[in-house]
Amino acid sequence: MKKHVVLYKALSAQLMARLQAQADVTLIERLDAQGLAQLRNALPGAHGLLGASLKLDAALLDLAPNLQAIASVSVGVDNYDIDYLTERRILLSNTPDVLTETTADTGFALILATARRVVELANLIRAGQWQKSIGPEHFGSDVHGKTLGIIGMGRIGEALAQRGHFGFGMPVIYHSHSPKPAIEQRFNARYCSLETLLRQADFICLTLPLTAETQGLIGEHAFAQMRPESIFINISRGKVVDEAALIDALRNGQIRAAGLDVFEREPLSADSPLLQMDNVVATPHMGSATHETREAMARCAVENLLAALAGERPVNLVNPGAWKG
Ligand SMILES: NC(=O)C1=CN([C@@H]2O[C@H](COP(=O)(O)OP(=O)(O)OC[C@H]3O[C@@H](n4cnc5c(N)ncnc54)[C@H](O)[C@@H]3O)[C@@H](O)[C@H]2O)C=CC1
Ligand SMILES: O=C(O)C(=O)CO
Repeated sequence: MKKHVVLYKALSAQLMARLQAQADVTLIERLDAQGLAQLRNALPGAHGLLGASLKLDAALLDLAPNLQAIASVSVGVDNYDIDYLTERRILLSNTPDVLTETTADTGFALILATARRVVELANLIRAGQWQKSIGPEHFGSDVHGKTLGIIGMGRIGEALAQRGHFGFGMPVIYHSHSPKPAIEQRFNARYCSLETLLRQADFICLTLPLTAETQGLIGEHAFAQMRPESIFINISRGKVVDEAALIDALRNGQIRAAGLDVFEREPLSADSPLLQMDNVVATPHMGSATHETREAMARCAVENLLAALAGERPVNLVNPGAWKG
């Protein structure tokens, strides 16, 4: 008998066909109130779940007594209670690697856009203010040769370091759980404490996961250590940052600008002060959002899910403790 899979993210026709060849599929197109009600109804019969951007807490998953596997279409797994899943032996998989380069591209897009004031100046000429936009008060700051600071030297951090070092001649400093000699050799990077990085980097980039340890890591104390020329970039998770402290730092001129792809609460409210500031470039959590990468992520998730439902260990298993072998 085919297993029952609940999708809460649409797939390309090709991937849908691949999944439907192996499983009965229920597709929930939108996670609005109606979609959530559909999900609740489908959970009791579900053996597998595939999707992203939904907090799957115990209250919801208790509705799914037959659940064997969840394939998250993301590398970040902060939406899941891993201890709960492991206890229930539900295999959780994610989609690392396939999105690394695209997300690092997004990081660099934010670095360039903030430093060179791309959005602000583009908006001025749209408003017919070309003459106003070309004066020294609208000059930006250089990116090449400036110090790139990376907090969380994992896959995406490394891809950012590569761009900074080879593409822009930037000295790279980083803070992570531990030094990474291979990275230091490849990119001439220097490991340092968080405090040193905050004080010395011109661009302070967050590429950390959201965990109990990183939640609120960058708050008032951290912003106080940055310099008025510092530019802050967040492509990890909004909750790693105390957003009220970030807003204060921008308002008080403690830092020059911020490029933000992620926010404490998503979607970001249209009346957020961040959207009123010329020195903020805000994007809608689109770090991995290219056609190519989203398809690769979905393919990876489908293969992980099919493997798990076939009794095989998924390549990108997040909670090995749930694997019976
Ligand atoms: N904006 C977007 O659309 C995207 C955001 N992300 C976010 O980026 C995160 C990182 O992704 P990857 O680079 O693939 O993960 P990764 O696991 O390869 O890298 C994370 C690095 O952070 C380090 N780290 C973790 N906690 C730390 C701490 N407390 N102090 C110092 N270092 C710490 C780890 O040791 C690791 O080296 C994801 O977890 C996700 O939240 C990922 C993809 C797209
Ligand atoms: O993969 C992730 O963790 C994202 O944030 C979206 O690509």
